[in-house]
Amino acid sequence: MKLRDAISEIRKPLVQGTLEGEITSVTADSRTVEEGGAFVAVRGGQVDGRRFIDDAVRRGAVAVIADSPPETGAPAGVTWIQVSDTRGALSSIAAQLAGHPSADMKMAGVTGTNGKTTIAFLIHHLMRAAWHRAGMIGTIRIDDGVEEVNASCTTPDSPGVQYLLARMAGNGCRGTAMEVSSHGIDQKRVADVAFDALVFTNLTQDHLDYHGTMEAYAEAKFSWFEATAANPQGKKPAAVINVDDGAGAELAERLEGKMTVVRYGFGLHTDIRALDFRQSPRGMELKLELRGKQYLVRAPLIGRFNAYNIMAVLGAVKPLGLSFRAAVSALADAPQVPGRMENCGTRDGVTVFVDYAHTPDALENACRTLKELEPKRLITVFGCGGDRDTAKRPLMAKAAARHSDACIITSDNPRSEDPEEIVRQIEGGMGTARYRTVTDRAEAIRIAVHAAAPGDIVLIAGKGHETYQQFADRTIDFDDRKEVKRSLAARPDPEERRRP
Ligand SMILES: CC(=O)N[C@H]1[C@@H](OP(=O)(O)OP(=O)(O)OC[C@H]2O[C@@H](n3ccc(=O)[nH]c3=O)[C@H](O)[C@@H]2O)O[C@H](CO)[C@@H](O)[C@@H]1O[C@H](C)C(=O)N[C@@H](C)C(=O)N[C@H](CCC(=O)O)C(=O)O
Ligand SMILES: Nc1ncnc2c1ncn2[C@@H]1O[C@H](COP(=O)(O)OP(=O)(O)OP(=O)(O)O)[C@@H](O)[C@H]1O
Ligand SMILES: N[C@H](CCC[C@H](N)C(=O)O)C(=O)O
Ligand SMILES: [Mg+2]
Repeated sequence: MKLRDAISEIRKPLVQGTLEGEITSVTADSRTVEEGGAFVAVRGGQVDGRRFIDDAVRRGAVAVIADSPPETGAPAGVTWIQVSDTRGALSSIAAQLAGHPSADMKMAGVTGTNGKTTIAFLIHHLMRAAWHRAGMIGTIRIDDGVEEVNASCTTPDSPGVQYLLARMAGNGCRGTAMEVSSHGIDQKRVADVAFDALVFTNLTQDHLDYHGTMEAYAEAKFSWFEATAANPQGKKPAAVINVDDGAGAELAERLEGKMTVVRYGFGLHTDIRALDFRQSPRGMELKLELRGKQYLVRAPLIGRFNAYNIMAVLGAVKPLGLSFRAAVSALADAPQVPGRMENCGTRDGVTVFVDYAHTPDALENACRTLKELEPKRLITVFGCGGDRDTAKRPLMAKAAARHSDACIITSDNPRSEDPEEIVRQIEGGMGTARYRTVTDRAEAIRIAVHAAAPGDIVLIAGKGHETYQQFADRTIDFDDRKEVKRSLAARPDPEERRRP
């Protein structure tokens, strides 16, 4: 594509050099520059991307986009484009190169502290049931309509998103369900994706390491909706919002009159309202009211929070052009979302669940949900990730302590931090609760599963679907679900345990 066309949607670029040349790709990572590509120098949180301009040019970049002029003139043969917003320019060029693939697909985006993966999986399931082919981008995996691959982040960078959407459109996907993280919004990874349904699940504590305050975290989430209301990119999008959540209620109010708002929750003043919720170990029954009509939804998911997730999914159905009745019936055979309240087996009257709860609110919800199944005791094994929000550590402890009969504090992904120190910070929130610390996660799981008695439930929280554990110096293969199965299988025979 001509460079002139690639930058045509960028406001007031200052150009040194020709715009008549062609570019074939765009990236903000010098290590992935291709011959004939454009390099956008982003000032990141760690390093200033302008440091890599020479490297990018050596690798064949023919255009450089930066927020400052070249220090000593543009490199020979390279067009230098100065813009005020580099991440915005990256997104815009990527979308132009990809041919704005989201324009011709039904796009669902999901943001919020918890529930994004679950909702994206469920919407993807409904889209596939209706259209056969649909895409998904999220924490666990990416589905381009033909092939599924493991994901390495929740929301890829803008060239990644646009490239994936183009591949999905090329594969015949009529729609895509994607998770939109607060980092993704803040870094404009989805700035040029035209959404039809924008879901807001909830806002509770997480990521304060990145956003600083809850207010800034909320504003990051809100800005995606406000930007869409101001520029709907040729669509008539709807915001689907949990108004039982304080931030959700505020967002719905702010958007009033600016875009279509679908409110959901258990309270009054909702468009989709839950009237009754029942659950068994196998799933839930949810009675809903929508435009004066009542519906009974059955789904193989447990937890009141999943009732919220189901309302979010059903709120997105109309803006996505799906049938409400077909959606209700497809939810009955919704897939198990990997590592989300995943029942990993029962032996000897002991049932073990693996759940990705890694925030105070999620851990509280997970524990409460399992308590509602009325076990003799709930034994919770959890830790907290390193290099992430440290303020949530004692709060996760409080949540686990309040709702469990016994806890084992262990490691999550310590990353560059000392696992023992993370455990100590968690202990700070345990109060007078019964707990022990076992830093080795496999050992912690084994001890919990073996200490449990018939009728007990064990919850292994925090890592869900993850198949690795990250330490400062290495990443090892690690899967909570496999560890649970191994520990269950090795559970001492009840007869043997009874012998003196
Ligand atoms: C905190 C965060 O979001 N960081 C992201 C951000 O990094 P940054 O702004 O600090 O970038 P930087 O490392 O300072 O580098 C600046 C620029 O120099 C470039 N560079 C760097 C080195 C080099 O040799 N050449 C080069 O060109 C980089 O590509 C970048 O464009 O921009 C980078 C490039 O796009 C991302 O890779 C990086 O994600 C890191 C890996 C990360 O861990 N992100 C996590 C926190 C994240 O985004 N998580 C959310 C999910 C959260 C949730 O759902 O709970 C997600 O959506 O995945
Ligand atoms: N609507 C909800 N409200 C509160 N907690 C929830 C909700 N949905 C799921 N959870 C809890 O949060 C955990 C993570 O859920 P899920 O993976 O769907 O969220 P996510 O927003 O994608 O998380 P992440 O940002 O880490 O990718 C679940 O394992 C469950 O414990
Ligand atoms: N998307 C989340 C995942 C956390 C998962 C947990 N296992 C951890 O490592 O903290 C994050 O990057 O903060
Ligand atoms: Mg997710």
